[in-house]
Amino acid sequence: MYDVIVIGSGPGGYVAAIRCAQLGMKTAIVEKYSTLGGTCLNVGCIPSKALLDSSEHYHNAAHTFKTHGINLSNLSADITQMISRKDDVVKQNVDGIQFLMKKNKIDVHQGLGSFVNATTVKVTKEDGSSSEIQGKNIIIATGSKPSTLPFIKLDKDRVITSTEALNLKEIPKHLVVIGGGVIGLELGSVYARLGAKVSVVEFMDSLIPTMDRTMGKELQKSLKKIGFEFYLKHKVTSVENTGKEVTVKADNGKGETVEINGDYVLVSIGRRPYTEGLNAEAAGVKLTERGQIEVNDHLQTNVPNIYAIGDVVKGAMLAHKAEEEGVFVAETLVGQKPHINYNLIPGVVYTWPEVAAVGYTEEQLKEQGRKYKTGKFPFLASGRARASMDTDGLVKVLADVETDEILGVHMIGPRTADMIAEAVVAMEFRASAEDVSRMSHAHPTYTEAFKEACLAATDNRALHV
Ligand SMILES: Cc1cc2nc3c(=O)[nH]c(=O)nc-3n(C[C@H](O)[C@H](O)[C@H](O)COP(=O)(O)OP(=O)(O)OC[C@H]3O[C@@H](n4cnc5c(N)ncnc54)[C@H](O)[C@@H]3O)c2cc1C
Ligand SMILES: NC(=O)c1ccc[n+]([C@@H]2O[C@H](COP(=O)([O-])OP(=O)(O)OC[C@H]3O[C@@H](n4cnc5c(N)ncnc54)[C@H](O)[C@@H]3O)[C@@H](O)[C@H]2O)c1
Repeated sequence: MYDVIVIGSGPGGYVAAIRCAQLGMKTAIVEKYSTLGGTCLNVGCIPSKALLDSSEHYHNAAHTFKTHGINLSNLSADITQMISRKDDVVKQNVDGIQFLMKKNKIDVHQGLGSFVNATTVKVTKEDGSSSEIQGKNIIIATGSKPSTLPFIKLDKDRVITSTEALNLKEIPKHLVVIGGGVIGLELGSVYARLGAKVSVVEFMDSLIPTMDRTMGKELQKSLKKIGFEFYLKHKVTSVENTGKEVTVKADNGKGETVEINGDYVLVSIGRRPYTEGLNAEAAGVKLTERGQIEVNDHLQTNVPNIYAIGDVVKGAMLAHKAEEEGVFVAETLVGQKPHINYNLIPGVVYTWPEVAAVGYTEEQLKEQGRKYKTGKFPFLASGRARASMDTDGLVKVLADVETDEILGVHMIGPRTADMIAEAVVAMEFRASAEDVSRMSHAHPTYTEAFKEACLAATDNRALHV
């Protein structure tokens, strides 16, 4: 009998297993695929960032090296090599998880995990053979899969999801992207940088519409420069694979149908929780109307010894959110009192410029009727950004009018994915904009833009604009 069985080895599941083992619990993890690491390591965060890095190098070589005084001839992009390097990066990462399981003495059971009852999990291998394991506690971490629309047939050939977009054998001539969210813009960027025309059809009136609206507007301007075209407020009505081409039709909101022809269509309209084959009903575990595992504030399901974490429960579908939840459940199981501040989980879009945010958006503050002040600092005024020719974007700080407490930080610009961590720390310690603006930031760094935006929010005291 295990103390804990974790079902699913993504960032939620494997981190939960490690923390359980660290806390002295006898732990097993069940994963249906032959490699550990889930969506994030195999077909998500890691491979997408590997291709983003390769395509960024190519784009810089093609467009900015000359200005730096570096001349190249016969530059070409070898997509096969890029994909192969990406596969190597994935392998290093998934092997790393296997090592961590061994190091922490976690038993890995490869096969589909399905409930027999609230303490028994059946593990079925691909060849049909199965075994049963028992656990006092079970953590469901089965993640998510791409969503689609009822009239779209994902043929995985020309009508594809992120998984296929990470494994293309050629650079598309014209990639049509349905959904201007994180996946569409990140993977669209990969191929736009490699020379593809990329058309994004987005249902809302802004890109990355759940983020602060300033971010979507700025990102749209930057992505246009690298060959993106946008069809905002367009509702896709049909997608047809005609063999060598794909035709996407969309309603432009004015009663007209727009037709876009490309060679691939990436469907990136969100992801859905994944519980197929889990047989949750056998344990009596309730699902929500949206197919998520229903959990309380302790991430506990309606069955007291069964917990659920990550993409399969409510909240942002982010690897680091899943990880925090994995640690939270492990610590809860040994009687600790962990805490997650969901408002301070940062969100990042790895386009160039990168977008990164934490806390409330301006739209949310308006909706709450909260009185706030705004401080902005453009990267155009940053010496560091000028040196690297990365002057697109800005940092926007929202602070409480009376207390000066930082309520939201929204950044678009170079390396903001890394810069946002400072804002998270500041907000976890409930810093005021003035607190940050009185701290020394190394010069020249991109981080000075955050300090300057805080100065601007404090009393309109930015020094370099
Ligand atoms: C293209 C792409 C890029 C992304 N980039 C980022 C990023 O940069 N940053 C970020 O924070 N997030 C990113 N994400 C989101 C991130 O991948 C997810 O939020 C994260 O993987 C969720 O972790 P999880 O542990 O909940 O589930 P998952 O990672 O989905 O893992 C679930 C695991 O459970 C297994 N499983 C499911 N059912 C069973 C069963 N019955 N038995 C056994 N095993 C089972 C699955 O095979 C899978 O391995 C990206 C996603 C995609 C698709
Ligand atoms: N950098 C990261 O952290 C990262 C990267 C990739 C994925 N992810 C996670 O994976 C999840 C899925 O990503 P995603 O990009 O598929 O989802 P998303 O929710 O980020 O974006 C989906 C977009 O599609 C639009 N949309 C929805 N229905 C539509 C329709 N019928 N026609 C046109 N547009 C439509 C939405 O308005 C939205 O802008 C996200 O929750 C995200 O958090 C994170």
